[in-house]
Amino acid sequence: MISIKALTESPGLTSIPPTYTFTRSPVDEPVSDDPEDSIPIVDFSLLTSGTPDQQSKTIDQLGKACQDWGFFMVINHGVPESLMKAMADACGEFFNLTEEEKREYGGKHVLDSIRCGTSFNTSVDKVLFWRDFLKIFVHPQFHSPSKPAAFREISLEYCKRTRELSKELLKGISMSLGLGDTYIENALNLESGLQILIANLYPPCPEPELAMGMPPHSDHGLLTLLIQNGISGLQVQHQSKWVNVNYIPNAFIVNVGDHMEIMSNGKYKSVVHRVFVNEKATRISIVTPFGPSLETVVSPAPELVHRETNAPAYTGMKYKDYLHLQQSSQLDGKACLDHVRILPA
Ligand SMILES: O=C(O)CCC(=O)C(=O)O
Ligand SMILES: [Fe+2]
Repeated sequence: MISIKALTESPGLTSIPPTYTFTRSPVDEPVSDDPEDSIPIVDFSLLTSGTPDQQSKTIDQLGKACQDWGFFMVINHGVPESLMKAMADACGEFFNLTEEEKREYGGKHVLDSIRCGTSFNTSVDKVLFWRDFLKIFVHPQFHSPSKPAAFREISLEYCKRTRELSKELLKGISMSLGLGDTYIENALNLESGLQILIANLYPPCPEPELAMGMPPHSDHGLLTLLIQNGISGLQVQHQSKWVNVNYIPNAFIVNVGDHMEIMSNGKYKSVVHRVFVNEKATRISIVTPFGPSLETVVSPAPELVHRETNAPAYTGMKYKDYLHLQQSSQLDGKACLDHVRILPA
């Protein structure tokens, strides 16, 4: 399957091939034009080094952001800007390798530790997405492609720093649910939790209104951290509208995934998001989902379930089985959660 990068570099491409052409749904939600509609901002430094009062306010803010939006931006997070930039550059360089060099990582199995490809899963995608990707499992075992030369060192440091950040955020989120700060860490075995590093490449598209970078979907893990190269394109579903994510330079965009929804018994819901492409600039995003260990069977925290007032809304499933199901199916909103949802009697 030709990469979207190779396709866009073919001379004289002025329209998109039919295999990439989306028919917009007539019932698609409108895009919000209200400037007040923007995802909340959380100051990380107040969570870890604020006064007790600032810390507890930030925990409340985190809880509110998870409940109302499922998406928030994290500033003052302590991850060096130079490292974020180096990571984005290294991903750009990976995509600039020859098609032959990248083929070495064209893993067939959805749970291969390094896998590069185009669209999402070309064996099931009905229409192809205007996206190439590199997906690497970086925890509990660290993997890296051997090219470009600096990729291993940069990604090792980037993954370590984002892991520390997500661990602190998960402590705050755990407390916002009225659980102990290490509840999520212990219950979901985060010491051997899965961390993935995904680089997404969205080259310029001659007919952006007909193509889709990524279709509406939710993420499978607990929490996903995202940075981008300054080019916008991400939209989040909020109160029946699509909201453009106006990115603050050097902030992390964080979102709640399906396993947070399951663990919190639906209090913090995963949120549907999608990616648009544009005519002029190449967009790169680097996405790091954090999840339970692959062998953990995740079900709602018993502390959050009450037999009469808040019955369990999801059955337990091993994270590995969920991940396999999600990665081998078409991306379709929150359809994967239906496999574990318990419908009210
Ligand atoms: O490129 C983006 O902004 C989002 C990508 C995404 O949603 C994903 O990789 O799951
Ligand atoms: Fe996503």
